[in-house]
Amino acid sequence: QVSYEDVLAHVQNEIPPTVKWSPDFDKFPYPPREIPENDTTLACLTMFEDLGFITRWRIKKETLIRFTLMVKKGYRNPPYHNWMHAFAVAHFCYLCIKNLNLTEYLDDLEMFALFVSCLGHDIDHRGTNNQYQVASKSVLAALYSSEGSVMERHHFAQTMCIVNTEGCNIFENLPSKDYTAVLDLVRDIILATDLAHHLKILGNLKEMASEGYDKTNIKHHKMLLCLLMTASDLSDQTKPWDFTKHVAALIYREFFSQGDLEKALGQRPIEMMDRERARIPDLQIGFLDHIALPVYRVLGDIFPSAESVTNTVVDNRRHWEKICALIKIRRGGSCEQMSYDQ
Ligand SMILES: COc1ccc(Cl)c(-c2nnc3c(C)nc4ccc(C(=O)NCC(C)C)cc4n23)c1
Ligand SMILES: [Mg+2]
Ligand SMILES: [Zn+2]
Repeated sequence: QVSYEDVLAHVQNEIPPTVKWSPDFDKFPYPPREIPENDTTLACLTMFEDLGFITRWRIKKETLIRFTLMVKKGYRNPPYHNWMHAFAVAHFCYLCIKNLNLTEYLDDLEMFALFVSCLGHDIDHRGTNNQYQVASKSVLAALYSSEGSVMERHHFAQTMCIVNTEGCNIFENLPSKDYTAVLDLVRDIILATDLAHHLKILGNLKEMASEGYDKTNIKHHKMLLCLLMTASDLSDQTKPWDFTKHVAALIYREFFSQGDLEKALGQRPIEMMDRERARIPDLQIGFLDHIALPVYRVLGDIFPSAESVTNTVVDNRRHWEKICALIKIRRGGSCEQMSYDQ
């Protein structure tokens, strides 16, 4: 466990430069999950510094350390939706700001809000989805199910609790109109991480990409923030196969645990959460085709320099196809559940 004192002592000298983590730390192929968990708090400070947020928004270092440690502590330890997921998501957002020349598309406050939202977007996730909250009549469902996006409303509420905690308010030195605006932005961005919301706006995103991004159009700003948030949330798919393969194992461990809980409630889980029925390669190809690839294709349409990212996702899809083909050969018929390490 990293203590506040450890991080403060380390930072008294200086916040580590990006090269301390890797010469490729700020390049799209870099896998943030290779950074040891105990170093991720410091790596977050590197990203805040490298993005110029500390000076631009007059954030006190001690406050930033306390905020980052509180956010990290706010995550539980399900197989996938833990702090390392949030850290990886924030890192992809950092890569977009650094590599896609986002200052030409978004305001400074919007980029700051996006990065902070990535850190807090899944806080206190229990490894179960919105449907399960309602089915299990959880406290969170009681609180939020009438508005929908149950988990996302909770992630936002938890992030606000941290901002309102003594000594942790990284927004404390913002001018008052920026202060109100940044909280509204964080709310909209975290609520946008509900995949149901993304699927609702996907058509509009494609339209925006085809008609061309208009920096003077506030609706385009909102839609671009949602797109970048989802692209960051799914960014494990943009890394080399060995990382993507490992992440799929974490996701299905989490899904199958939820399926087990649903069975214990006497309910029948959907196929993707039922360890008896799920065919992971088929499910992953479906997820890439219907969710992930459209996201990175639209991103590539708006930002030509993001096309390398889309190519990696396509490459990962090829790996799943190969596994499916192998399963068909060995077993005949469709892709059954089996160990795969191509
Ligand atoms: C952006 O918000 C989220 C929330 C939760 C999750 Cl797990 C993910 C997520 N991140 N990586 C993955 C991968 C590799 N495969 C997935 C397969 C299915 C689904 C899923 O929720 N399908 C339900 C259908 C109604 C869309 C999500 C998957 N996923 C993203
Ligand atoms: Mg989420
Ligand atoms: Zn997430």
